[in-house]
Parts: sequence; C-alpha cells; structure tokens
Amino acid sequence: MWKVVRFAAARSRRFSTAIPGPCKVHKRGTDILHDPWFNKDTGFPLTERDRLGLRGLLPPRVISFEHQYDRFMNSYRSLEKNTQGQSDRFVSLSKWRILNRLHDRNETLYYRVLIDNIKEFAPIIYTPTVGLVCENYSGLFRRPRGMYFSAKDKGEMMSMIYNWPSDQVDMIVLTDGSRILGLGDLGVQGIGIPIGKLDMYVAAAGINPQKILPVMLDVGTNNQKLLEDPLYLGVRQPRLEGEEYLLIVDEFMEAVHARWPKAIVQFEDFQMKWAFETLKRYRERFCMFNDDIQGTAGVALAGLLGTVRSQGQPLSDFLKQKIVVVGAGSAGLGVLSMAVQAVSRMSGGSGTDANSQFFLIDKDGLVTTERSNLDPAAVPFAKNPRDLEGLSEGASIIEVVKKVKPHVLLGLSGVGGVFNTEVLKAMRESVSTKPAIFAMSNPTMNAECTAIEAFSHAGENIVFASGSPFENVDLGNGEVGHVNQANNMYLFPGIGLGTLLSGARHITDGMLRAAAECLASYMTEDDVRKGILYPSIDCIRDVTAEVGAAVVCAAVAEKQAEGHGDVGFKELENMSKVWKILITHR
Ligand SMILES: NC(=O)c1ccc[n+]([C@@H]2O[C@H](COP(=O)([O-])OP(=O)(O)OC[C@H]3O[C@@H](n4cnc5c(N)ncnc54)[C@H](O)[C@@H]3O)[C@@H](O)[C@H]2O)c1
Ligand SMILES: O=C(O)C[C@H](O)C(=O)O
Ligand SMILES: [Mg+2]
Repeated sequence: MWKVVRFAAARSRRFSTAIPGPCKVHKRGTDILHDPWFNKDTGFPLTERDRLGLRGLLPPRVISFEHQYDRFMNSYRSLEKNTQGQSDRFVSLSKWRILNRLHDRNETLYYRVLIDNIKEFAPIIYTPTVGLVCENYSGLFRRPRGMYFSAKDKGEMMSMIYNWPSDQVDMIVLTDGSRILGLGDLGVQGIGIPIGKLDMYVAAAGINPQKILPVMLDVGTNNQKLLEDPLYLGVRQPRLEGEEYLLIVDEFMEAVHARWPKAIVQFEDFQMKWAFETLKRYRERFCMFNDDIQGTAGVALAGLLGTVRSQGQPLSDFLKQKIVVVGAGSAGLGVLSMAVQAVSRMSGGSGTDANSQFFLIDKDGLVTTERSNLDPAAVPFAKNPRDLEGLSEGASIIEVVKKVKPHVLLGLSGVGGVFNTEVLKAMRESVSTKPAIFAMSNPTMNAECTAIEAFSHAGENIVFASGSPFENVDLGNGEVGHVNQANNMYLFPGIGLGTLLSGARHITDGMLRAAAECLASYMTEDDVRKGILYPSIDCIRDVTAEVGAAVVCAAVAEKQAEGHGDVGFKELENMSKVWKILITHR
C-alpha cells in the first residue's frame, strides 16, 4: 500500500502543475455554464453565483458534488436497465453518448466518474467502443473537441495554434486518421482516438485536462465510402502524399513547438509508412513518440517476459523462446525491434543472430529475404530461407506454427479470426509448457481470436492476452482462464507523465526501455504463475505513477532531464535515487 501513497504524494507535492488546481476565471454568466472546464452545474455555491453573475441562471437549490455524482451514476444505471436486450452496438453507443454529454458539460464531474469507475468506463471512452464512435463520428458529431488542422490550412497553422484557449499545453495526441485501430482509413472521424487517449492521460496520469490537446491532421481520406457520405465532416479529397504530406506535418509540429516548446506529441494511428517516417523525422527535433510503434512494443515486451516467468523459468530463458509475430505493420515491427534489442542486451550485446528466434508473418505469409518489394522496416526480421527447414517464403500461419511449435503466437495483424481453430489447435504442440497467445489487434471484432476460442482450442494451460477487453473464461472445472489486456494504455500515460515531469526534450530508447521494464516487473511472481501478466485496469494510476517515475529516473541517468516547474535537475536527481531504491525493493 505504501507504494501508492509514496508516488501520489510525490506527484501532488512536487508536481502540482500536473494536477488541476485553483485557477483564475475570466468568464462570467452563461459563458461559464457553457464552459466544461469551469462549469459546476447546480454545484455552484451561492457566493460563487453572486460573484460570477450566475444568480437566476440556475435552479435555486445548490447540489453537492457527491449528490451530482450519484445523480449521474443513477442515470447511467437506468440507461443500462432500459437498454437491456438491445444490440451491443446500440448499448455501447448509448453509454458513450451519456458520458460524452457529461464530458461536454462538466469536465470535473466527468473525470471524477471516469477515474472512480475506470474499469467499467475505459471500454466505452477508449477501446473498443471508441472504434465504433470513430466509424460513426460524422453522424454523432454535436460539439467540436480538440483542434483540426487540414490540408486547406497550409500556411495558417502558426496563427491557428493560438486559437486554442489554454495558455499551456503539456500533452498532444495527434492522428491523421489513416489507420484507426484495425478499422483502416477513417479520415477526420479518427479524432475520437486522440480524445480517448487523452482521457486516459487524465484518468491514469493525472494530467490537467486544461493542458491536453487532441489533434486531427486532416490531409484527406482514401476511404471512398466516406468521400461519398453527405454527412462526412472532413476534407473531401484523396490523402496528400509524399512531400506535400510531410510539409503539412512539419508545419503543424513547428507551430506547436513555437507556442508550447515543451509540449509532448504522441503520434497515434498513422499508417505504417508515415508512422516510421515521422518518428525518424521528428524524434531528435521535438519531444514526441509513436505510441503504436514504441508504446505497443513496451507492453508486448513486458508480456513476453511475463510469459517466461509464468513458465517458471528465469528471464534469461527469453533467449530460447520461439516467437511468431503475425502482422508486419508499425505495431508488429515495433514489437520485434524492441524484443530483438532485449535479446541482444541479455546475451551480452553481441546482437548477432539476435532475431533467429523470431518469425514474422504478414498478409503474404512468412517474411523472408526472398520477398520482392520487402518493406525496408521489415528487412532486419526477414528470415534467410537457408536457415529454414521445411518452410519457405510466404508460408502460411498454420504452416509456420506447425513447424516452429512456438512458445508465443502474437497477433498485430488487424484481422479478426486469423488465429482460427486449426491454428489454435496447432498451438497445443507448442514446445512450451505454457504457450502464450496474444491477440492484440483492436477493436474486439479485429482480435485474431477470442478468449474462449483460445482456451477451448489451444488448451487450458495457455497464457492469453488481447488488445481489447474480454471476460475471463470459465474453464468449467472450477478454474478460470485469465484474460490479460495487452494494450498500450499501460505505458503511454506513464511515458508522457515521466517525460513531462523530467522536462526531457526528447524521448530516448533508454526512457522507453525503462518504462517497459517497469511494467514487466510490476506483477508478483504469484500472479504471473497464474497467467496474470498485466495489472487490472483498476490499478492504472499506480502503474502509471511507477512507469512515470521509471521514465524520470532514466531521463536523469541519461542527462536528458531538465526539470519541470520549480523542480530542477538536481532535485530530480535526488528524487530519482530514492525512487530507484524503492522500485528495486518493491
Ligand atoms: N494492443 C495494442 O496495444 C495495440 C497497439 C497497436 C496496434 N494494435 C492493433 O494492431 C493492429 C495492426 O496495427 P498496425 O499499426 O501494425 O497496422 P498496419 O496496417 O501497419 O499493419 C498490419 C499488418 O498486418 C498484416 N496482415 C494483414 N492481413 C494479414 C493476414 N491475413 N495474415 C497475416 N498478416 C496480415 C499486414 O500485411 C501488415 O503487415 C491494429 O488492429 C491495431 O489496432 C494494437
Ligand atoms: O488504441 C488502442 O486501444 C491500442 C492501439 O493504440 C491501437 O491502435 O490499437
Ligand atoms: Mg493506436
């Protein structure tokens, strides 16, 4: 328990800017009631009603915050009751609507209910319902949230950025909508993703909601259905490509940096070519990271190391694990490169042959050096056919699984059901005593398999993780098949928090590694042995605080930390010594 207290205390005392505190309000009257940052609805006490010109604009009775909270939860529960028997889609969207209305009206109450009920509400404001919201965004749109920079705004962004009402922005989540979860190109409708990710920043990392900014970079869409949809709210043109595209992203990044030099920009759900290109282009120039490449990699690595522990093996056994990764996109390649780095470190840094244990499969099958038009990012993981016995270029998932008998089958393909019955049954022949199946694609429909399918076909002794939440599986013998949620939500809020508090100007590999290692060591031996690789989402604030502290320590060790607010480098250095001791003796 002391763990929670110590980081919470460290955050609130030292880093008060990360937590909403008292602030000056210049608005009066209805302007305040219509501003979700300041609105308290019926909660304004009479003194404030007088001071802010609100007398007569609200029903006379003052309702306490607790009472407002209960009122909201009661309406939420009634909605649940009243929508019983309706389709999942209808129920999910109804729940999202009621939460969204609160978000638009009163952010203080919204974040309170979100934080207190994170396990229940995360699947609505985040994955998987956020995917459904993005698909239907143009029809659901009522009020704007965040900022929209479009292909038509070229040359205007430096002034546009000043249209945002907040003096300080700490965290930006940016998308161009080109690869929203496994749903493809959703154009401007992808704005739901930055909104959901930033909600998690507030809920998990305690970032001040007035210092977050969701951004949509609308460079067009190649989704013909959307281009023809009369309701579509984005720019009706095919996506910009090449230099034209990069000039728009450059202009946006420069505008952000000019106004808020230390704002952290999280790139989210960019199609693979731009995900890698922008990461390379900006990581030394700005404080940014790509969540799908780097956040996902850390979460997956933590899961892979947890899998080794769950087998009762020492971590060094990771070097012997055979891992098949299905999906060679930004996420799959990000995971592989972090895993290969880990192997290389564990084996003394030689790096030679570090990837012999990994097998990469994409839509055209097993990736080998014989592949024509091999993506440069996949080259390091392509197998030399000479090293493959009985497998060749383009081998299917089932062929690879049957031949390799992997310890781990990890999916980041975006294709629902691709781990079919045959593939899952073949995992019974795994060389591992506790084979692991990671169906990490989102949302639920795009998961490579469901939890029930995994446990019933691959066996009850497996470790299972999915990107979207599934219920634990009743194995029918009094035992429960535990479902882990392998989602980058366990890392990105801590990466952002640690970077913010350290004042680092760049997010280094060392900082990302520290985040992953912190998550990997979070679970106790007992839990891991039961197949529980990640904490419950109920603990996300504690996990995020620990990950944030680990990132600060790494930034200090690498002399990247410059301090934040009134906490300078020296003070951070002293704190990080204490944190390191506490984490080591956890
Ligand atoms: N759980 C998480 O935290 C997390 C994080 C990031 C991404 N994801 C999910 O991973 C998925 C992929 O994301 P991405 O950014 O890498 O996408 P991407 O489009 O860059 O890559 C998809 C890859 O899957 C391959 N693929 C497509 N069909 C296939 C098939 N039938 N068999 C094998 N491979 C196939 C493609 O060739 C491509 O290499 C998405 O569904 C996304 O939601 C999950
Ligand atoms: O958004 C998520 O739930 C995870 C991940 O970033 C994804 O793109 O699927
Ligand atoms: Mg993503």
